[in-house]
This record gives sequence, structure tokens and C-alpha cells, in this order.
Amino acid sequence: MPSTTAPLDLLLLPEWIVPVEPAGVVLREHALGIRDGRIVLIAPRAQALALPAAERRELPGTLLAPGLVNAHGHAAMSLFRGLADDLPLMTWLQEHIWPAEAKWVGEDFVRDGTELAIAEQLKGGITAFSDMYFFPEVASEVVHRTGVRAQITIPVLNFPVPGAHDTDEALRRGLELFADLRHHPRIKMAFGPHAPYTVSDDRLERVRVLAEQLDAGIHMHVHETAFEVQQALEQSGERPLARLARLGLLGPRFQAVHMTQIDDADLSLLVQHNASVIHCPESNLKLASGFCPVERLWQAGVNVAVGTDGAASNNDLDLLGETRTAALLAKAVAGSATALDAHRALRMATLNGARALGIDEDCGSLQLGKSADLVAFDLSGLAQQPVYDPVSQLIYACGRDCVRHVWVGGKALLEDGRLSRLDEDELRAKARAWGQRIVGA
Ligand SMILES: CSC[C@H]1O[C@@H](n2cnc3c(O)ncnc32)[C@H](O)[C@@H]1O
Ligand SMILES: [Zn+2]
Repeated sequence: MPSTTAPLDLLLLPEWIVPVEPAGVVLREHALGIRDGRIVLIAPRAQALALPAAERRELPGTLLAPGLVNAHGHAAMSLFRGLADDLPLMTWLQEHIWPAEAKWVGEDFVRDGTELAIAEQLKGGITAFSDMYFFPEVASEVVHRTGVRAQITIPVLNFPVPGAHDTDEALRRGLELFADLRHHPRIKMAFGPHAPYTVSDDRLERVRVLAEQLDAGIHMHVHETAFEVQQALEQSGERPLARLARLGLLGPRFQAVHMTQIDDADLSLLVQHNASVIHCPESNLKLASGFCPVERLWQAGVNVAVGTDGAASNNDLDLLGETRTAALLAKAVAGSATALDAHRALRMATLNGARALGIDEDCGSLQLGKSADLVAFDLSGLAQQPVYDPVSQLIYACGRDCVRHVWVGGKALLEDGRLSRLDEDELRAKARAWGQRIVGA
């Protein structure tokens, strides 16, 4: 337990604090204190100002919230942003993205692409993200170095992938990484079988056994399109989610990404196994994949988180914008304007994401003892006036330009909109050089 007497390292004095848990609360005239990277105080301003603190930071006009959690993405695909637009999923994947990955994805690509993605995400208020890509050892090194928090997944597919000739090699290397990072304070390893249509039963069974042994998450694209479900029914007579349930993969650690197709039996399986759904509305819209019935899931008690997917299908890593899209789309899909209100939308983008990734003991809400993973949004701009409900303003009237400061584990990674550990000019130059190589080839 944090000491109650030692001086605070940092006392933040924003206009509003939105802890997310308890739900619906907005604190005014309050302060948040940090010691040793953890939240140790949330108290009325006057009371907090009486306490000793190494640094006090007035944040007038800002809303302090938990850092956003991007629960699904392919970080290094930031270097493929805009490479193949306006195509349906399977054409996009099979005719454009997989050939490009076979040609370009190596350690340097993953290092540079992941750095670019982390920079973009921090500038958008994201303090934790899930990464489902290749060379996880390279991605995790970048996460370690840049100070952000992440779930890194081990790729599992039926065919060779960049960085692994086969599943044996991918799992062997992945397990080494699990062991190396077992006690890392900010990196959590998980398994990333790509999708039901690219991973065989025997491979899925190996993933299940290993995930059980290691108490690790399983992160997978599932029911992304109606075509995926239809094809599985034609080939085997079984829906993909039902197959995963039969193979024993579903459980509280299972993270089903997309789920645009949900019948009553699918919903029962998700509820029964306490699995999470990760909703990626903009990728689903752009690839015309379908609509995830978020309100129906929420009302049934399913944990729904939100993700951007990769920058090649979105085309940005803007979780605040994604959450706004999710809130608007949920109303259209449910046929009800009360679906996914602003407070629940923020919860989906923070605590639900942390819960899906199994890191909610550490982050996702502003509660005593949790890591100080925070974002300060500036609501003083003209486009945010007047402020009746700061959470409504955040979800419906703010863009990434409102993100002022970001802390992870109490360390400032974005200060006044500037990255403290990454050089933007260098990132821009590297990204442009990759773009020139890729289009010039
Ligand atoms: C080890 S998984 C990485 C693999 O997934 C591909 N990918 C990116 N976005 C999607 C998507 O929306 N559906 C299915 N597959 C996707 C990515 O290009 C990598 O090959
Ligand atoms: Zn994806």
C-alpha cells in the first residue's frame, strides 16, 4: 500500500476529474496526487493543497481522465496507411496487404512502424494498446523504450509469417518472450491466432493449452464479416464462434475482435463464457464488414471495448474519434438515441478496454492504488463551449487536438502536446522514406 505521509511526487489540479469508476461521476474542485507512479490521492482541492508535494500542476480548463485503451490494432501497419483503400476485407487482405507484408515486413519495418503508431496514439490520449502483428520481440522492445503500456500478441496462422517459418517457430519464440517479459510492469503477452479461417483446430488447441498454462489472453478476429460466417457454415455446418467454444477457447481471457455477426446462440456463448468483444467501428465501416450490435451486447452484460484496428483499414489510430463513431453508430444500429451515452462510451474506451486485456487491476480508471495512466483534455477551446457536461463534450465535441498531457505510470510522455521520448521529425522522415521505398518498388 502507498504511504499516506510521504510527500506526493506530483499533484494535478484540473477543472474536472472523471474517474470512470464509480460510473457517471464528475468531480469538480478536486485534485489527484501521484507517488511512485501510482494514484495515491483523489481529494477536494483545498484539502490536497495542504499536503506536501514535490510538484503542483494547475490545469485550468482541463478534464483529467484515465488514459484511453486501444484494445485492437496492428501497430506497424501505420506504414501501410492509405496503401489499399476502398476495398472489401478479403480483396484488401489477400490481394494487397498480405503481398505487401510478405515483401516489406521485417524487423526494421516493425520497429519504425510501431514507433510511429505509439507516437500517434500518445498524441491522441492513448496510454495502452493491444498489438497483433509480427516480430513481437521488436514491438515489445519499442513499447519498453517509449514508456507506454501494451498487450503484445504472438501471431499464429496456418502459413509462414514474417519472422516465423511456421507455428512451431512462432510459438517457441513467443514463449521465450513470455518468459522474458513475465514481470514487466507495462507489457502483457497474449496469444494472437489471426482468425477462424486462417487457424486450424490443432493449432487452436495448442493455443488453448498454452493460454491456460500461462493464464494469458487470446486475441482473435472473429465474425468480422457475414462472408466469414457463411463460408464456415458451408464448409463445416458450424459457426466460427461455436467452433471456438467447442475447442475450449472461450472464457474471460478471450478477446473477440469485430463480432459484426451475432445470433442468439453467439450472444449466449459470449455471456456464458464471460468473453470480451472488441468493437472496431471505423474499420468495419470502411471495409463494409458489418455492424457490431454494441447496445445489445452491453445490455446482455458482455464487456465491450473499442479498437481502431490497423492504420491500413481505418486509416488513423484515433481512439477518441473511434469512440465517437461507436457512440453514434450504436444509436443507429439499436434504433435508439439512448444507446451508448457519452459516459458509457468513455467507459468502453478506458475501463472496458483494460478489462478485455486483463490489465484493469492496474489501469482503466482513476482509483487509489492504480497506475497513474492519465490524460488531460483541454476543453477551453471555442469548439467546446459552453460546457454543460464535460464528458458529453469530450465524446461529442473534442478531437485529438484537445489532448494536452499524457502520463503513464506517472511519467509524462506528452507535455503540452509534445512527445517527451520520441522525436517527431525523425519519425516523419523515417515514415516518408518507407513510403517512398514501398511506392517506388
Ligand atoms: C497476426 S495477425 C496480423 C495479420 O492480420 C492482418 N489484418 C489486419 N487487419 C485485419 C482485419 O481487419 N481482419 C483480418 N486480418 C487483418 C494483418 O494484415 C496481418 O496479416
Ligand atoms: Zn485487425
